[in-house]
This record gives sequence, C-alpha cells and structure tokens, in this order.
Amino acid sequence: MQPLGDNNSLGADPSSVLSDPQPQIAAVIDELGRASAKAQYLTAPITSASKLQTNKHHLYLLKDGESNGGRGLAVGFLKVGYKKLFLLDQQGAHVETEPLCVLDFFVKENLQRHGYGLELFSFMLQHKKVEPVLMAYDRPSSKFLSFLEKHYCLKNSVPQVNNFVVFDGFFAKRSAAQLRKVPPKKADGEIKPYSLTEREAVREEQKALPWPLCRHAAPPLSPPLSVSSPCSPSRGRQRPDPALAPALAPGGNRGPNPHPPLINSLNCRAKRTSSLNRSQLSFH
Ligand SMILES: CC(=O)SCCNC(=O)CCNC(=O)[C@H](O)C(C)(C)COP(=O)(O)OP(=O)(O)OC[C@H]1O[C@@H](n2cnc3c(N)ncnc32)[C@H](O)[C@@H]1OP(=O)(O)O
Repeated sequence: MQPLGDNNSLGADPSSVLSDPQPQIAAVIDELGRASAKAQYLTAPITSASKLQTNKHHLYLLKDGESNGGRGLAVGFLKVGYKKLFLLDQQGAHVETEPLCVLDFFVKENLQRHGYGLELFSFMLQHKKVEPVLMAYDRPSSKFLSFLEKHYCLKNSVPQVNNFVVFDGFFAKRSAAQLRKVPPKKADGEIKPYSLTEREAVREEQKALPWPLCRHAAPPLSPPLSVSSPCSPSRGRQRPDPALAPALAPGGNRGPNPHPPLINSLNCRAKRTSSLNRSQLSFH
C-alpha cells in the first residue's frame, strides 16, 4: 500500500504533489465521487474528501501508476465503514449489529470488467480481515450484485426492510455477542428498522428542495437481488490468476498480514497491475 503523492500521482504537477499531496488526492476523490454518484443515478455524491473528514469511513483508492505519461491515473475507489444496523434475521426477528458495510464502490466506466474492482475489494478484505459474507452492502447496484455473486458466491440475500443487503451466512457466521436481539415492538410504537444510509440522506436532501428544483430521477429503492451469472471465480473474460484464488475464496483465511497476498496478486497479473498503487485513506 503506497500513499498517493509520489511522483506517480494522478496527473498533477509532480513538484506540488511531492510537497503536499492532500489537495490533489482530495480533488481525485471528489471527481471519482461525482462519477460514482452519476453511475448510480444518485442525485448527489455520497463520497467526497470533505465527507471523509467528518466520519470514520475508510477509502481505498486505486491508481494506475504508469498511465498518463507516467504521472498516474485514478482507476477507482472503495469506501467502507462500520454502521449500527437493525436487520431482520432469517426468522424475521430484529437484530442489532454493527457490521462493516460497503458504502460506495466505483471503477471508471472504461476500466470496468478488467478486474480492478476485484483488486480493490480483495485488498480491503485482507486489510480489514473480514469475509464478504459478514459485511452489509448499502443498496448495491445490479453490477455490484453481479460482482459479489461472480467473485464471492454471494447470491441469496436475507430480506430486509431497509436498503442494506446481507447474504445467507451473515447471521449464522456471526457470534451471539455480535448480534443483539431487539425486543419485539410495542403495540404503540415501531422499532426503527434501520439506520439512515448516506444514500437515504441524499434523497432526503433532495426532497427538501422546493419545487421546481426537486428532481425525480431517483433509482428504484431496491435493486434486483438475483443476477444471472453463476458464481464461478474462474469464469469470465478477466480471470484472476490461479495464484490469487485462495485470497478470493469466500471465508478464506486472510491471515494476520494482508500485504504479502496482495503483493502476490499484483505480481500475478504483472503487465496490467504492476503499476497499480493503492492507498487506504482515512481523514481523521
Ligand atoms: C454499495 C455500493 O457501492 S453499490 C454501487 C456499486 N457501484 C456501481 O454500480 C458503479 C458502477 N460500477 C462499477 O463501478 C463497477 O462495475 C464495480 C465497482 C461494481 C465493479 O468493478 P469492476 O472493475 O467492473 O469489477 P471486476 O472487473 O473486478 O469484476 C467484473 C464483474 O463485475 C460485474 N460487473 C462489472 N461491470 C458490470 C456490468 N456493466 N454489468 C453487469 N455486471 C458487471 C460482473 O459480475 C463482472 O463479471 P463479468 O464481466 O464476467 O460479467
């Protein structure tokens, strides 16, 4: 993992980048955040450098260090964070939990389906030492659902009344200490079934706009949860190198140190990925 801001940084003037990478990184995050929102038909970005400063989310940024005449080019990002959620388990009981959630995920349009998303995601899994089945997903797009099924065999979700998606195994694999049953709702009051997501917040902001400023281009509330591609990490046009397979297996042991497997995975696809650099950023 290498911080952005070396002489491969993102197309900005190298001397200014060397002296202070933060503004360049912030600009890149803002630009990718806008592109991600557009790709997901969100009315406003949910990822920006300023938002990162006010919460405890972690952002993994992927760049291709060789592109752009050697100055580097941002490829995409993955944002995760812990959220207190009230979820429904398989029996329909409310459970309070605080899983690591995927909050935003984006790879540039022209670079999608080249394995970059997988690189970001598998790096995050190793870094956070978490299994995909134990994570919650904030209103995943159909592309992301397809991605999860293809690479991690995550297909069957447990129905929720909010925008978060969790998959079979989420509750079973979690220890009792991590799950707190919420008492059944009282006759006169509802249990608040979910935490407000960033996406909901964007929609609320939008709702607050007076007519005619409000727009009605919001995407459907719940994305389709079944995708056609069968789970088969070895299929598809971008096949991860076999040496990467252990790191991708759902539930695989990620080991205490996330870095060596990542370095191996980079070497496996040397031509395309050797120039890629990752940054895990958290502005606190
Ligand atoms: C919680 C959230 O963040 S939801 C928002 C998720 N982000 C988006 O929808 C933004 C637009 N999409 C993207 O940025 C990317 O497609 C990502 C981040 C979802 C995946 O990154 P990629 O680099 O494309 O993934 P990668 O190449 O590693 O894996 C490819 C697999 O992802 C899925 N996928 C990627 N693009 C598409 C697409 N256009 N249509 C359908 N499935 C797709 C497929 O399963 C694909 O496998 P296939 O090519 O064999 O069908």
